[in-house]
Amino acid sequence: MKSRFSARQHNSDNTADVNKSSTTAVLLTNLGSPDEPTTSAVRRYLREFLSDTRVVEIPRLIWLLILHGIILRIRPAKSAKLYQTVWQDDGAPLISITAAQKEKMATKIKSQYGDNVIVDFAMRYGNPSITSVLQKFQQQGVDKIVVLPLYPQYAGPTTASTFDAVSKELQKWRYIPSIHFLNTYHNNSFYIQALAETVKEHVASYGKPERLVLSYHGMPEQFRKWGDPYYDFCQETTLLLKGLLLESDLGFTDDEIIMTFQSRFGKAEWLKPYTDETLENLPKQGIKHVAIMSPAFSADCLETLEELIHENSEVFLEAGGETYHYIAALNDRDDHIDALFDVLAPTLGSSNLN
Ligand SMILES: C=CC1=C(C)c2cc3[nH]c(cc4nc(cc5[nH]c(cc1n2)c(C)c5CCC(=O)O)C(CCC(=O)O)=C4C)c(C)c3C=C
Ligand SMILES: [Fe+2]
Ligand SMILES: [Fe+2]
Repeated sequence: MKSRFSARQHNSDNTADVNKSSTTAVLLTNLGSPDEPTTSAVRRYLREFLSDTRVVEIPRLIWLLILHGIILRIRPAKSAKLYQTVWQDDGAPLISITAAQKEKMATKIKSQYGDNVIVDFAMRYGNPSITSVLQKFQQQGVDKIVVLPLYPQYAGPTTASTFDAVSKELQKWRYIPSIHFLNTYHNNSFYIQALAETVKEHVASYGKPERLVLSYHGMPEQFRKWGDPYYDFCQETTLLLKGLLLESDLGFTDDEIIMTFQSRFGKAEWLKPYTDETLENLPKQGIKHVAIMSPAFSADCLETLEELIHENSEVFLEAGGETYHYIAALNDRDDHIDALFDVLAPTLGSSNLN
C-alpha cells in the first residue's frame, strides 16, 4: 500500500547522498490575491480566505451561514470591481511585487551562499500555494526550510495562519527537514530605517505634511483582548519610526505622526482609531495636508492601491482637506531586501563564499 507520507529524496540505490552539500530553502510568503479580477475568481479566493478560522472567529455554524448565505453572494462582485482598478499587465500587484522581492532576494543570497540556499515565494490563499512550493522543496531534497511571512507585525490572522498552512503540508511528510519559522520583524532596525528613508524621500519631493498618518491593516479589537500582540507590535513600529523621524532634520513634532487602522470588515469593533474617521476629522482641526503610509504592508496591494490611494483620499478631500499623498510600501526597494536579508541571516548560517 502506498504510504500517505512522502519519503525524503534518496539515490537510486535508496541510500541517502552523504556527499551532497546541504541545501536551505527560504520561503517568502504573503497573503495572496484572486487568480483573476473576476467575480468567480474573487469568490473562490474569498471563500478560502474567509473560511480560515484564524481570520474569522465567529462560532463556526453561524459564520458559515453568513459567509455562504450573504458575503459570498454580494462581496465578490464588489471586490472584483476594486481588483480591476489595481490589476496590472502582470496580474495582481501583491503577487508581482512578491515575485520581484523573491528575485532580488535570490540574487542577494546567491552572491553570499552560492547554490546552497534557494529562495521561492508562496501565497497563503490562492496561487502559488504554500503546498505546491513546499512540495517543490521536498522534491529538491532540501535539508532546512526557513519560512518568512512578509508581515512585519505578527498577527494571528496572517502569521499564525501561515504557520498552520505550512504545518498542514508538513504533516504529510515522512522526513521533516530542519524548520525555522520567523514570526515577526516589526522592530528590525533596517526595516525601520527603510521606512524612515521613504518618508525622507517623500518630504524631499513634496514637502513636509502637517500630519504623517501611519495606517496599519486593522483587526477585530476582540483578538487583541484575547492576547494577539499585533496592536502592541504596530505601536512599537510606530514608536521606533517616530524616534528616527523626530531625530532627523525633517522637522516633525511628536503629535504630527499618528497611528491609525484601516480595512475594517464587518460590524464588530476593530482596532482604533479608524483611518477613514481620522482623515474625515483632520480638516475640521485645520489640517489640510497629509501624507499616509502603511508599515504593515510589505508590498502594495488592494488595501493600499485602492483603499489608501483612492477611497481614503476622497474621504479627506471631501471633508475639506487639500493635499493628500500616499507613500508607497517598501516593495522591492534595495533597502527593504537588505532588511529582510537581515531578518533571515541568523537562520542561514555563515556564508560559504567568504
Ligand atoms: C475578515 C477579516 C480580516 C482580518 C482579520 C484581516 C487581517 C489582516 N489582513 C492583512 C493583510 C491583507 N488583507 C488584504 C485583503 C483583505 N483583508 C480582508 C479581511 C481581513 N483581513 C479581506 C476581506 C480582504 C480582501 C479584499 C476585499 O475583498 O476587500 C490584503 C490585500 C490582498 C490583495 O489581493 O491585494 C492584505 C495584504 C493583515 C496584515 C491582517 C492582520 C493584521
Ligand atoms: Fe486583510
Ligand atoms: Fe479594503
